[in-house]
Amino acid sequence: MALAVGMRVLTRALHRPWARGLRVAPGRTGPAAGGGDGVRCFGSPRVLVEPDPAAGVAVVKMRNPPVNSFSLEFLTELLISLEKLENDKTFRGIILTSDHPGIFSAGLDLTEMCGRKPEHYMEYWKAVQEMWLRFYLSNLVVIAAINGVSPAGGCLLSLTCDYRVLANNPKYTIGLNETRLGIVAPFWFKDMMVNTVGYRTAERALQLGLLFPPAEALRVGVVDQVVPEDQVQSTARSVMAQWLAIPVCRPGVQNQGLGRAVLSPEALGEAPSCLIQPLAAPDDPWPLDASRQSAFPPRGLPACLCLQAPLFLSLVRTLVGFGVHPKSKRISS
Ligand SMILES: CCCCCCCCCCCCC/C=C/C(=O)SCCNC(=O)CCNC(=O)[C@H](O)C(C)(C)COP(=O)(O)OP(=O)(O)OC[C@H]1O[C@@H](n2cnc3c(N)ncnc32)[C@H](O)[C@@H]1OP(=O)(O)O
Repeated sequence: MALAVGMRVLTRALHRPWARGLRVAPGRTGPAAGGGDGVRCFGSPRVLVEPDPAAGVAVVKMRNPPVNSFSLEFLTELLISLEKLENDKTFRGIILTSDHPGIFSAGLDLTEMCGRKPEHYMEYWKAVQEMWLRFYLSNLVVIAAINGVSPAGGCLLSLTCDYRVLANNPKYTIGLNETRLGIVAPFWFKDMMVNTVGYRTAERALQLGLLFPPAEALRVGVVDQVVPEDQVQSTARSVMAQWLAIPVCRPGVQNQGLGRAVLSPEALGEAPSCLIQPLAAPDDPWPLDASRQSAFPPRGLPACLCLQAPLFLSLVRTLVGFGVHPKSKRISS
């Protein structure tokens, strides 16, 4: 289904590039009421934040209808919400979920990736990378409460989280299905999957563009827990409590020898090499091209330019078909 929809969206976007923008997510525009205990929700048209200051937790709900695809506007709003919460000492953790049960996120907005000017691609790609890095490196504990289908970029976003709780609904599949759309996942998508499920499982999953239903997702380790649909939020909450009981916030980010342990948000501005090195284990069996190892660090470059350097590498790798694995480059539906 993802293949059919992906192709349909791409074809449409190519033929009706002007139509984009007419279908912008309506969302609710004012501050939402409620939020529990009289605390006001805040956010933006496409991102709803339900704070629970007493618990130090905020529930971040994606609401970019119809499918929570990562449009540029949505990514921007998501990042602003994240930054706001990070800068507020009240919060130590966020639960990331969808405001539209059934669809966690359809991933990258396919209409952003065709029929546009090159500058737009640059801007868009930079926003995608920033989303990935900011969530992955956040000083907040991030738990994904996955209440819907989560292909490609949707899966990537959940992989940036510390823990993934998936609703037990056979329709709620998750995985990096890019090859089924005829595209190749960038190496940093692949690295996230390798880090999560291991090399062989990731290799097969990416080559075949597998979307795992819940039981399978749990078995291979793409998610950490599968629970009945009506318990996703409560489970995420109890997992969060477990994490927040640890005095060191987001312990995985601290010095425990994990990939992201070597990174800090501050490092992004000064040591751009971090952008591409942290996910590559020393024994990374995936062949890295020389540029990935040696073209960095371009010290002194502003962070925005550094974010674009991996873009070029990714795109070149994608376009020539070496982004995932040589064998996978011709796999399609
Ligand atoms: C030089 C620079 C070049 C830059 C470009 C480089 C190219 C290389 C890029 C490499 C990128 C690699 C990384 C890619 C990551 C991605 O995330 S790609 C996106 C992958 N996503 C999918 O495969 C999901 C596709 N969608 C679906 O499977 C289904 O829509 C769904 C999510 C399961 C929901 O199904 P359902 O509820 O039945 O709704 P639908 O009717 O199918 O869809 C509703 C409307 O939403 C539109 N839509 C769906 N997905 C997307 C999407 N990803 N982007 C944009 N729009 C999407 C769909 O067309 C429907 O629209 P309408 O018909 O207008 O209502």
